[in-house]
Amino acid sequence: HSNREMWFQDLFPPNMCPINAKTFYGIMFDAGSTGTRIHIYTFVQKSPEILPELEGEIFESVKPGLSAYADQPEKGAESVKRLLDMAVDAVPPHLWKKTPVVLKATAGLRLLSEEKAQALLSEVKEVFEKSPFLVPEDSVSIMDGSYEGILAWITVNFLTGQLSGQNQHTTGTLDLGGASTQITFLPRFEETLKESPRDFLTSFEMFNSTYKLYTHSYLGFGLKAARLATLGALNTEVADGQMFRSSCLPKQLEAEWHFGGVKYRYGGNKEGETGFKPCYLEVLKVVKGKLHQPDEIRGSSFYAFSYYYDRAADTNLIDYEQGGVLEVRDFERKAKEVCDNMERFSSASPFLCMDLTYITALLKEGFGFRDNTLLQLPSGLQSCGHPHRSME
Ligand SMILES: Nc1nc2c(ncn2[C@@H]2O[C@H](COP(=O)(O)OP(=O)(O)O)[C@@H](O)[C@H]2O)c(=O)[nH]1
Ligand SMILES: [Ca+2]
Repeated sequence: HSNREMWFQDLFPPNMCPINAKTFYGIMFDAGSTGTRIHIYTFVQKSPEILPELEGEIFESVKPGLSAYADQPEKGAESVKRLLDMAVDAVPPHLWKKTPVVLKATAGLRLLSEEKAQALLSEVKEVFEKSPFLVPEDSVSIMDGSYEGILAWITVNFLTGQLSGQNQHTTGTLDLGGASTQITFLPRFEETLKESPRDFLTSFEMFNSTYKLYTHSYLGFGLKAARLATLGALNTEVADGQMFRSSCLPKQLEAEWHFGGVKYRYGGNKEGETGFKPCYLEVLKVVKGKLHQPDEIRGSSFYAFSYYYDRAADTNLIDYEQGGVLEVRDFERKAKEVCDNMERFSSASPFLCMDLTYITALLKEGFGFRDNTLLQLPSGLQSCGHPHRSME
């Protein structure tokens, strides 16, 4: 063995090709309410005393999310298995047993009943057990909402280099998912810490600094869940054939929609009003007085991604690839344009007016942002699907 190393070393000076560099892998699933994503990370540790570096990532996603299989848990697990089979091809066999596989589910499963969520999670765990990978004890679980907000905040502030060095200036994050929405920021004023609900404040250690963050995940306030809430269909027993109507939808629309394993029939207001004004009143019922409004953020610039990004890109408020910066009022202006000219937007999703109006109400009446508050929509955080229109 050693003479092989010697031979190898003659070809490359030791520092150029560290023989003892260790390559290892990690498999992470993000089980979101609208889709399941796999990230297969490759790490290289050049020598035992330095931190491993991320060298590569394979990413793939499937729709719908696990919660769509609420009544067929084994089929839900099957969608995870199809993704996991990719990892079998990507990771060298001799490393399989040392490659941990983890799945964290978010609000899609939080909205399901305990037993349906558990049934899905245990089917997924079985798929993991049958795979050649290392399955840690708590490898399949529902992620706590606070953790979800903090992870996004760390990710964005780390990627934008705001966590290194002394400049402790950080930027708040807004994540609009399908079933929940998160708001996270580092309070600057003592007043905020005093007037915020206890469970909105979480402190943690990182890079030998202590961060006391304000974070909350509002369950049922994700974009898709908010559609149901606006229609009056969230958390209600849906009578068979029941029609849900809204002035946010095209007048002539009659359609049906499946979310969380339930079928909903919905349509426009044939007789009643249609357009931004009546629509805004409807979505206000969903957000008015329901969210905590920390005073210090009214004018602060935040990062916004997931559906904030998707809808801004879909309506050319920002460039799909480059991302961009916009003001809260830009969403309102676009919502008015779409809602008051629905026939012009017939090729888009029938929910476009409702989605943009909800985003406007969520930002202004929900969180209390001003019209001229700046939102940064960073590229790279856009919808993690392929560069397709995410207009479903
Ligand atoms: N860029 C990016 N977009 C994502 C990612 N995860 C989810 N999204 C987008 O966020 C939106 C819905 O979020 P999802 O995670 O399914 O809902 P949640 O379970 O309520 O967080 C969809 O437009 C997704 O494409 C991600 O890792 N990166
Ligand atoms: Ca998510």
